[in-house]
Amino acid sequence: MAIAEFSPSHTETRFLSSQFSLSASRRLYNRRTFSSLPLPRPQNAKVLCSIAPNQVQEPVTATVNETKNKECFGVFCLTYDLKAEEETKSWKSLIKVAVSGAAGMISNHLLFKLASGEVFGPDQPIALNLLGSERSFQALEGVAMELEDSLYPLLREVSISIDPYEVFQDAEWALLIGAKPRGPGMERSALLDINGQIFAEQGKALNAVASRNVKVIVVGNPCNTNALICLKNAPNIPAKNFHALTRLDENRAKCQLALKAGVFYDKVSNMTIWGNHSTTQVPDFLNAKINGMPVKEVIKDTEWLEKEFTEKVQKRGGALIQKWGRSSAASTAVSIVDVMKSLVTPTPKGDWFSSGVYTNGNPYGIAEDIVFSMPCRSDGNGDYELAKDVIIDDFLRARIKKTEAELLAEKRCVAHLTGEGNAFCDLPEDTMLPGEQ
Ligand SMILES: NC(=O)C1=CN([C@@H]2O[C@H](COP(=O)(O)OP(=O)(O)OC[C@H]3O[C@@H](n4cnc5c(N)ncnc54)[C@H](OP(=O)(O)O)[C@@H]3O)[C@@H](O)[C@H]2O)C=CC1
Ligand SMILES: O=C([O-])CC(=O)C(=O)O
Repeated sequence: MAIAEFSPSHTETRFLSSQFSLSASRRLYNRRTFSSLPLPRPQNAKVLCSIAPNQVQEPVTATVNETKNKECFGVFCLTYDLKAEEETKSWKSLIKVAVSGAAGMISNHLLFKLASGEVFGPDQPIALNLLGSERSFQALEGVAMELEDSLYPLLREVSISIDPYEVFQDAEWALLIGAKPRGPGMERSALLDINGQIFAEQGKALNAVASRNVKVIVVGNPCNTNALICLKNAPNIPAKNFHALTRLDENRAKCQLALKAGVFYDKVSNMTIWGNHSTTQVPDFLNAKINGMPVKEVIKDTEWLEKEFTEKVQKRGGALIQKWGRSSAASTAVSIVDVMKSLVTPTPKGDWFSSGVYTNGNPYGIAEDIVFSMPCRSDGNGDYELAKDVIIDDFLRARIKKTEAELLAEKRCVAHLTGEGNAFCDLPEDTMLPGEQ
């Protein structure tokens, strides 16, 4: 029976909402892909809502791929004949995106943006492979249920698992968000160690099973050093493919400059965040522009730029926590989307974006072999080059040195996780995440 003919009777209304979500999502899907195909009957479809077979007519067009049942979720276990899709060539082949900490606050915003096509566009189907833990598994099921109920036509597969080797299998993007938050009284060295172990394990898993060209965005804090640990444990994946998220800091800096200059924030460009995603990060007002002009020519208040602006950006995460009672989640998800988009679309001419990337032959004299936020440009193929047309004065150099020293100290703390011998932890006293104050 074709989907279009599905019309439950009044006595079946109780099942309408749940069953409707199943059929309606496929209806959207069908319109764009194989509207004229003969529709196969379902065979033991593993769906979230169980419906007695004698109470409704079989409405779905799918079969179940038995081998996928262990990993896939609910409606996403259904397999469709995509031949027509291939023939029309109107769809691209599926992109697999793996997300850790998928039951957390950031993911709760991010997954829905990804599924809606915000990053890869309206003709790009995606699969979401979600990583949780025993602690979060039920919540993860809830997240997957909400994804089902959202009827996203681009979302073709959702799987949930607590095994990174399963979740990262063939992943082309890995968004590593899950990390233990720093609790009261916890030493930063302890945080580096606990979270470092998570990222060492995930690096190994990526190395073993992910696409050889997987792009990895590390969000879980301390994200720069977690990214370093991750890439060191994934020697078969280019180190250049690993990013630590500093785009949120860039966005925060643009917002503050726009506010001070009284312009809309899209007028602010060339905004670099240098260094660590911590309170030593350096929002670079020397190279940033407003309406194409150097910031210092638009905002003539140097003291404000050096002190108030810089500190505001460095501590924005903490200010937000004080108001909201938890760390930035929605704006972090937005910034993850932003950095992904920046990697898959050409950077506007003359502009750049910030990302924490591996220092390996950088033109700025920054120590090698750490993950340091720098200005990047992409031609839209997922890769990037460092911007060369930047100037560095004494003020900026001194600030960059401070954040560099912090990252080198963090690196010494995790030597046992990067395969570089014994750890020695001598972190500067004031080392803090943006959310800590
Ligand atoms: N780089 C950036 O700009 C920003 C980074 N962050 C960082 O992103 C991370 C996630 O933030 P958010 O989603 O709000 O956090 P949540 O607390 O909502 O979720 C974090 C997830 O981490 C996982 N996790 C892994 N190990 C542990 C552990 N030992 N104890 C508790 N939870 C653990 C949990 O999932 P599970 O049980 O499934 O593993 C949990 O769902 C944090 O590290 C935060 O500091 C936040 C804002 C900005
Ligand atoms: O410290 C945190 O967890 C929050 C954070 O990174 C930020 O808001 O930039």
